[in-house]
Amino acid sequence: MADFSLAELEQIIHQRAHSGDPDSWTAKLFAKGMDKAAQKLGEEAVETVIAAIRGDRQALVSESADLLYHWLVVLGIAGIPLDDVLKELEGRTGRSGIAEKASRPRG
Ligand SMILES: N=c1c2ncn([C@@H]3O[C@H](COP(=O)(O)OP(=O)(O)OP(=O)(O)O)[C@@H](O)[C@H]3O)c2ncn1[C@@H]1O[C@H](COP(=O)(O)O)[C@@H](O)[C@H]1O
Repeated sequence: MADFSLAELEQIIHQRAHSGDPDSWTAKLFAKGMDKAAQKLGEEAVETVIAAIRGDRQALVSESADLLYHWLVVLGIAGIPLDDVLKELEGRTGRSGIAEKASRPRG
């Protein structure tokens, strides 16, 4: 088990976001705003999909890390705490995905 959590990465991102450090990728993304950060998230998602389809285990691990980092940056720019997503997931536990989908309002 890794001695590192997404909550810790969220904290690091929060600290780096407005650090003004010219060498900080996080600060750069926050300065550029949601469009650029969301675009990077999309690129990392596609690279993750490609690694998965190719069956490239090492690339899948590496691209997944890029994906989670950029996902947390996007959440940070949107002002959504990681905890909100974890609570959403917690609320879904014990319920099958198919039953959850069937309960969604149509339209
Ligand atoms: N986990 C990450 C992390 N993952 C990826 N990246 C950066 O994301 C950027 C984009 O990655 P790409 O490979 O897509 O780079 P690219 O320039 O678009 O290259 P191409 O895909 O176009 O070839 C790179 O600069 C990566 O270094 C990250 N940058 C920062 N972190 C974490 O955030 C902390 C603070 O970082 P800074 O804000 O940069 O100080 C770090 O200590 C890490 O814990």
